[in-house]
Amino acid sequence: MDPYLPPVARHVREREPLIDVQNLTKVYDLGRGRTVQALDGVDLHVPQGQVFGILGRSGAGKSTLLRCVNLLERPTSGSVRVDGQDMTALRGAALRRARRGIGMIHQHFALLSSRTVAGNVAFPLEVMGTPRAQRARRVAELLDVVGLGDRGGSYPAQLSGGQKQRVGIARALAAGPKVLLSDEATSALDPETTGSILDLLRRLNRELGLTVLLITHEMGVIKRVCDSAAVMHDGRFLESGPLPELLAAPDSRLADALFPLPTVDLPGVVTLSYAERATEPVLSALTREFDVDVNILAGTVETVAGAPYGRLKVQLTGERTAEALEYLRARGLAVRTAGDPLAADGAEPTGEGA
Ligand SMILES: Nc1ncnc2c1ncn2[C@@H]1O[C@H](COP(=O)(O)OP(=O)(O)OP(=O)(O)O)[C@@H](O)[C@H]1O
Repeated sequence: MDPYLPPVARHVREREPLIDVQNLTKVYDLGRGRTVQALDGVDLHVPQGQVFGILGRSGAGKSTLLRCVNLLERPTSGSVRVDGQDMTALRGAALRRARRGIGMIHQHFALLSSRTVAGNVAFPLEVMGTPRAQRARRVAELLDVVGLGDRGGSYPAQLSGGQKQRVGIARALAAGPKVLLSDEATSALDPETTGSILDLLRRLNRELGLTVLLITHEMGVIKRVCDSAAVMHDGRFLESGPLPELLAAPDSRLADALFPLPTVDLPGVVTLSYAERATEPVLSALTREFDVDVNILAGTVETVAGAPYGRLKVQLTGERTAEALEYLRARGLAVRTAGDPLAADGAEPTGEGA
């Protein structure tokens, strides 16, 4: 950043999201007059240093969106800015240069089987014309970062899936990007390996200030690493924002997807969501102060984005139930009663759990 910018301009620049996508559409032409609208007015704002997850079922448009961010796919309309640069305005060499600031990892790793691990990581540096000695130093450094310091001479076929993805990550980081795009990077891995790759991404995010935009159909990925998330369906975001805010909304589809509770067909059933708050004293207060009986039907408590989050389905009975619900709302709990609108069109926006 230019240190001589006046303070106001500097402030404005710092506030601009690192990835700023506005009103993006993508229509694929299938020929014979047939088209598919893969993106339908997507707004995506990812602040620097965040891990942002996009959750959606197959066909929701996740890959198309990711590929529009680095212009592997050219959007039909709308704007894509990455690190202040209008990506859609770039072509040829200028676009290739801008892409160096955006690393990408893939579900099936996309490694070159004829090259060693070190050769794979060195590949983007060769393309950039990095001198040999500098290249060797950088490759060694990157392999250390991903925990493969001793595997530089191995070939991809000799590695486990998790190790291959670590090579993919090292290669994606070779040019020193500010942004890492992750295209279902853990979908082909078992749960334990998935966890270790997600932890690595989190560490890179924290230690290098790397901004990560990932797409997934796995709930566990969102819970484990994301600061913010969006739920995508039919080329649109149904909801997006910081995870704690999304989960705190009484009608959050993300909360329904991440913490599903069984349907219970009883009178007086209420769904309560809370963050960083123990429910026990709150629920016992309902009985004490409002003479309301509380019957816990189902519930879950987990850590999300490093903070405790819980959801309960309870049955409340008593004359003063309405007052009791107000009491809960006043204490910051999200309260959804059976009469509240749920997912408006009944769409199940997300895929299978992790
Ligand atoms: N190159 C293409 N040509 C034509 N249609 C495409 C193309 N790529 C994607 N589509 C269509 O666009 C829609 C969105 O696809 P996309 O791959 O972006 O979804 P996705 O959420 O990433 O799904 P998946 O997880 O299965 O990859 C789908 O209907 C798909 O068939």
